[in-house]
Amino acid sequence: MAETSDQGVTGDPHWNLTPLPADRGAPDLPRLAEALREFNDLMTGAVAPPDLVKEMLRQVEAFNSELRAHQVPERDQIIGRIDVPGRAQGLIPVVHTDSSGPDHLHGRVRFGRYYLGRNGAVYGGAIPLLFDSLLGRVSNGGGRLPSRTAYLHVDYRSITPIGTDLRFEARFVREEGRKRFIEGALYNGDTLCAEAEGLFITLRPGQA
Ligand SMILES: CCCCCCCCCCCCCCCC(=O)SCCNC(=O)CCNC(=O)[C@H](O)C(C)(C)COP(=O)(O)OP(=O)(O)OC[C@H]1O[C@@H](n2cnc3c(N)ncnc32)[C@H](O)[C@@H]1OP(=O)(O)O
Repeated sequence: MAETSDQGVTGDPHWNLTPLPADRGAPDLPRLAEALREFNDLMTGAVAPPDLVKEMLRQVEAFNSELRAHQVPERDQIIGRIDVPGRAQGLIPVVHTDSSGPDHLHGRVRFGRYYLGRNGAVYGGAIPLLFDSLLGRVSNGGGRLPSRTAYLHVDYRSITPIGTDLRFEARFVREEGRKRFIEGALYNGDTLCAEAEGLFITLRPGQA
């Protein structure tokens, strides 16, 4: 799997991706997603004056109105695709890959203010979201057939801070028939914040 920090994954035939159209705004979508992520962080942390809130509401409603006219079927959707830098989405924080191979993925991630639960800690529900994405990438990497999460077990070992570069590791542990066991861990420096084990099941031909 050829991969760089947030450039998107390419070169794995099992993703079976159609080429990205050049004329669909794709070059600017990753930057737009970055701006939206920053918007979410700033908005979460702000007490904005009423006039600013009113103006933001006006502009967002205007964008929504335009976007309603450009809705496409899932097969044509660009946002969230694995080959688009940062997936051009704002759900999961951008992951920076330091090392990847058929059986592992190591890198860094930072949760912004948007993910704040309380007292500087990341909301607990955001951590399985990250692990599902990381473990799913390992499961579906290395030329393996597509799989789907059957379970995801997460242990919270210590507070995961927002606004801090965290280190993650994910590794392929073993395979039993269609079952793949993948593990992951998230660290703040030397402190283990959370660890996860996931079971991924290889999809049968035709299984969507
Ligand atoms: C805008 C945002 C963009 C984001 C952009 C991110 C892009 C980044 C992409 C990276 C990649 C992400 C990857 C994420 C992947 C998902 O998140 S997938 C979505 C969440 N998962 C689901 O919806 C799965 C729902 N469940 C199912 O579809 C089916 O239950 C499954 C998992 C396919 C299994 O069903 P099945 O094929 O009929 O298989 P089945 O015979 O039941 O089980 C096979 C074996 O597994 C065992 N098994 C099955 N389930 C379990 C279980 N829960 N516990 C224990 N054993 C089990 C069975 O006992 C059986 O064992 P054996 O008898 O063979 O020993």
